[in-house]
Amino acid sequence: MKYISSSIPQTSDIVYIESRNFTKQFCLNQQQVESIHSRSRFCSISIIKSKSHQLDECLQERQDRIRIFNHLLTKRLRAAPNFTLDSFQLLRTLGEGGYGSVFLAYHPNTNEYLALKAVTKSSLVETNEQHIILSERQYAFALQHPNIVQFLTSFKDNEYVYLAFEWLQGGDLYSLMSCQQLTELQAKFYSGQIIMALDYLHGCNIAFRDLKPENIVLTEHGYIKLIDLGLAKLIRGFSQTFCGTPHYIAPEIIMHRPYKFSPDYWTLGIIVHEMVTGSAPYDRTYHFHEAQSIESLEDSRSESTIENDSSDLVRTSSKHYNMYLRIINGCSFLHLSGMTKHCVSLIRGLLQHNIEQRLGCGQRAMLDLLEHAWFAEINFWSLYRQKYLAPFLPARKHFLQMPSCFLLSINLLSFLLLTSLISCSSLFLPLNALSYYDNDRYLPLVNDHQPSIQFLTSSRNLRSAYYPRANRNTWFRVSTYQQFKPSGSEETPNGDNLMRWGR
Ligand SMILES: Nc1ncnc2c1ncn2[C@@H]1O[C@H](COP(=O)(O)OP(=O)(O)OP(=O)(O)O)[C@@H](O)[C@H]1O
Repeated sequence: MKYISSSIPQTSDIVYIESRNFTKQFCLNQQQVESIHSRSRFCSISIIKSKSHQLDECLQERQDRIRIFNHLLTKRLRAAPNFTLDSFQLLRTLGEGGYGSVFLAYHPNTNEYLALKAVTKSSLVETNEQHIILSERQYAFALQHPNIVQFLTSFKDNEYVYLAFEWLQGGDLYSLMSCQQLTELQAKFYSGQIIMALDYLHGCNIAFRDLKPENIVLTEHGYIKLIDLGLAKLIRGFSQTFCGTPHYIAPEIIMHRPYKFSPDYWTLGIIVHEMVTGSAPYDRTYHFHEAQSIESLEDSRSESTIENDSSDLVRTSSKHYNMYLRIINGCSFLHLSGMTKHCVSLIRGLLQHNIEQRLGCGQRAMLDLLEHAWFAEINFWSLYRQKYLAPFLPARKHFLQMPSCFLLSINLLSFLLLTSLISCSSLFLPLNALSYYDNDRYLPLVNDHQPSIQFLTSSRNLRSAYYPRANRNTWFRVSTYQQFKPSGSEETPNGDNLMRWGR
């Protein structure tokens, strides 16, 4: 497969800019404390209807989404007839997976970028796994949730089946965690979204079964979405399929016990541990030391997903059995020092071998998680509606490293623009405009083809334009408040500060 070269940077060019104001949003007041109990109804269908208007809305929305899923699931999904690979320019590889490659593609007719997953038909036929792509396509089409990647279309040719998804620009959680140890509050922000996505999936009777940091990708606004529904399964009764990614597989799968949604919670426990401590609750490199080449140690990303039906189970489990046992036993001797007691309790609760005792798997299902004291500060409805400022904003390193002649020309341009903006703005400058300034949203991700002037939505009512100064170290920001009325300008901290958060 050919793809054209582009100036679009690789995922490794993404830097994460920490928001200074993230923590301030979560100061717990009395009203919030009181609402902790009631708001968790968001995730329970059986619970008595809330009197609160907001909670009614939450419940309603959840039910509507599940209803839409059930409706779309029964619809026969046809391949888009107008699309071929020639309709797109393939710009670069976004990632490689066990079942194919994912490309960043540009669609000139609509001027849109998307993530194009190309799966080789022959590899699926060889392994008798055609159902994987079919179910991924059908589920991706039917699932619609702010924390799950949006499916756009699918088509095929003689060699490949293509699935087109929205392009998530912020890199995956693995990349973020590799360059940044998260605070508990930041981890709650991400875990809360994972929980809401799981709640929705489980409400649709779908077990995700392949949760891992590589399948959790940041949006340009710093929120997250789950990708890769390749192993997702509609559970009617129980499943006994051996599947998942080594290091994240739950004990019940390894022990070949029937399961429903419980493996997703086990994996959540491992991910929360990784977020707050920076490492897995066991030695991730163990099996590489013992069984495989040393080079493997250089990249500790998860191995690709595996799926085996029962006939392969014995072979697979005997090959990996010892490793899995070590992992699971490792989870029994957690080193949880340095965490708050609530965080320890959440991780212990999720990493329970016994499914009945595992958080999220009891009678109260997801409620046990949402009401957990660790999430006391989080208003799940605000998180769902993406009202919080995200803890990290993905940005592009290359923009800070533009040649100075380019920056100089931008600077001249920006000077002219600024002069005109500011001169006409003084008459109607809103008094509260400055309060919107301190939102930390420097360097958002922008149109990759034209990185000249950065003009982006920054918050609900505000748009900000960022102009690099010729000395490369400072930025000038012009903000427009509502309907693009110019509202003022200010100088951001210098470039060193911005770079500090990079890798
Ligand atoms: N919508 C997207 N936006 C941005 N990057 C994406 C997107 N979808 C996938 N990727 C990148 O491509 C990689 C592989 O994608 P995906 O996990 O869907 O493939 P897979 O073949 O199912 O992989 P695996 O074998 O690990 O399950 C991801 O880890 C991610 O980095």
